[in-house]
Amino acid sequence: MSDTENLTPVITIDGPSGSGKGTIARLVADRLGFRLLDSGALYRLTALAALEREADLTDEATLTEIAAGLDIRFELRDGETAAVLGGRDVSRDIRMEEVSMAASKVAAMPGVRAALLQRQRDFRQPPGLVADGRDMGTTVFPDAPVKVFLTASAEERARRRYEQLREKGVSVSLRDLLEDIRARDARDMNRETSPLAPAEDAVELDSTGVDIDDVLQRVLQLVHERIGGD
Ligand SMILES: Nc1ncnc2c1ncn2[C@@H]1O[C@H](COP(=O)(O)OP(=O)(O)O)[C@@H](O)[C@H]1O
Ligand SMILES: Nc1ccn([C@H]2C[C@H](O)[C@@H](COP(=O)(O)OP(=O)(O)O)O2)c(=O)n1
Repeated sequence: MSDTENLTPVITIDGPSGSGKGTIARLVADRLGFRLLDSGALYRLTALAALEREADLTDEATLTEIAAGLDIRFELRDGETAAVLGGRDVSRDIRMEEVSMAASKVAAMPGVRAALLQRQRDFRQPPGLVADGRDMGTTVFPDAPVKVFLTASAEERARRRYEQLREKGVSVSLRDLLEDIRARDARDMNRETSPLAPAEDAVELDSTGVDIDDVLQRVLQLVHERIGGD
């Protein structure tokens, strides 16, 4: 790790699906003028590339090769970060439920995780980074000065996902979503490599019944205490 990297602050936000990581990470990054790493998008892009190639989702060697060779860029388009795979904007495709399920399978493979590690660390550039995912505070940026572990009950997370998909015009059943969330939680928490778990020095925030602005204020307060500034 270079000296610049050591001096560049990272705020990690880990937690289960629907806990609000992506929303809070974006707001914190905007407020501080920091870069943003949506690490889940990398697993989703690997899953999408694998599905499009009709690869065997249990074949770790092939999936590792796909992860290592991904041609991806994140671009700012109309104020939103677009995920670009092989020149194609796949921002919508990677949010599909089929890709979500495949991503959590692909993410359980140590080879895939190793292939994506350096790509994630490369996002650490001045003035700072906000990184959201499952293992940002434990494996990818263990020296981050601010680590948040965001949770919410499975029922509330399924409801949030339901509303989010409904707004996008996608029709799904709340029951199916709750089942999917539970299946994904179990897979993310029980895998051997970098399971979803709070880092020892993470601050746990339960966002059940807490609105987005209140969660944001708590995280900003933590940033203020740990690294100064806003
Ligand atoms: N504290 C909160 N209260 C209510 N809704 C929230 C809260 N945090 C996030 N949401 C909403 O829940 C949905 C999922 O949030 P998101 O940031 O995508 O979660 P994650 O990245 O953890 O999967 C979004 O529609 C978001 O607006
Ligand atoms: N750092 C990360 C980020 C995501 N993952 C896995 C876990 C999830 O099943 C998928 C997709 O993650 P993503 O954060 O986009 O998913 P949610 O928005 O929380 O539903 O990737 C991971 O294993 N490690």
